[in-house]
Amino acid sequence: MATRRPLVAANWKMAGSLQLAQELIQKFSRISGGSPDVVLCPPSVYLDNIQRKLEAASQTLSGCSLHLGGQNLSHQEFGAYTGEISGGMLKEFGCKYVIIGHSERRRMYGETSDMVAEKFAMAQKMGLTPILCVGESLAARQANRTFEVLAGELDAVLDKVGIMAFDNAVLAYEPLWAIGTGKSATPEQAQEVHAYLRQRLSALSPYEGEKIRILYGGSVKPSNAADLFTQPDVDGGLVGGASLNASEFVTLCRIASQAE
Ligand SMILES: O=C[C@H](O)COP(=O)(O)O
Repeated sequence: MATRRPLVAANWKMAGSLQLAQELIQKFSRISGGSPDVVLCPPSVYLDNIQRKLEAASQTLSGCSLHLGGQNLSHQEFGAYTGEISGGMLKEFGCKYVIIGHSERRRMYGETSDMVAEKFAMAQKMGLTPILCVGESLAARQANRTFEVLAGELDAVLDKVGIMAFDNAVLAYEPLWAIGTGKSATPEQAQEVHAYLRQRLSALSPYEGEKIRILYGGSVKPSNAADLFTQPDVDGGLVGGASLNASEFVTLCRIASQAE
C-alpha cells in the first residue's frame, strides 16, 4: 500500500445512536498496537455529544487516531437555507472530515456533479478534509461505462478546484451496486478502479496521485476486508452497515492497520 496511512471511515447514514458511540469509544480505548486513521461520521445531531465523549476519553484513546466527520454540508457558507448545515458548523462541532457526493445524496437529493464540486471547495474553505465519493451504477458497469462515469464525476471536481486541492482530500470508490447489497466488488474489481483513479490524478500530478488515499466502500465486512484492504491501491474503507456494529467496525480497523 505504498506509504499511505490507512483510513477507515464509518458512515452511519441515518442510523446509529449515542449508545453505539459509547460502545465504539470503549472498544477503541482498549486498542493497542496501532490503529489506522478512523473517522466517525454520525448523523449531525449526535456530533456535539460524541465530541464530548471523545474529549472525556482522550487519555484512554491516545493510541488511536479517531476523528469526527460530517455526512454532508451545504455548498453555501451561511444564510437562509432551511435544513442545511454549513462547513463552519461541522468544524465548530469537532469535525475534521466531511463526506461529499455520496451516491445516496446524488441519487435521492439531486446533487449534481457541479454541486458536489462546490461542496468540495466549500469544505476545504472551511478547513475540512473532503472524502469525495465516486461510483458507477450496475447499468453503467454492464455497459462498460465504469471508467467514463468515474472520470466524469472526478473531473467535475478537478475542473473546479484543480489537482493541488487533492493534497487535502480523500477519494472513495463506491460502486452503487455494492452499497448495502451485501455483494462487495471483488478485490480485483476494486483494485482495477482504484488504479485507474490514481493514474488519472497522477497524470496531472504524480505526487498527488501517489499520495492520495483511495477508500473502497460497498458491503465491506470483516470477512472480505483483508482481501480488499491489501490491494495495492486500496487505502482503507468507507463503511456503512458494518460500522453500526461496534465489534465489526473495530475488527475492520484492526484489519486495515495490519494491511498497512
Ligand atoms: O458510505 C458507505 C457506503 O455507502 C457503503 O455502505 P455499506 O457498507 O452499507 O454497503
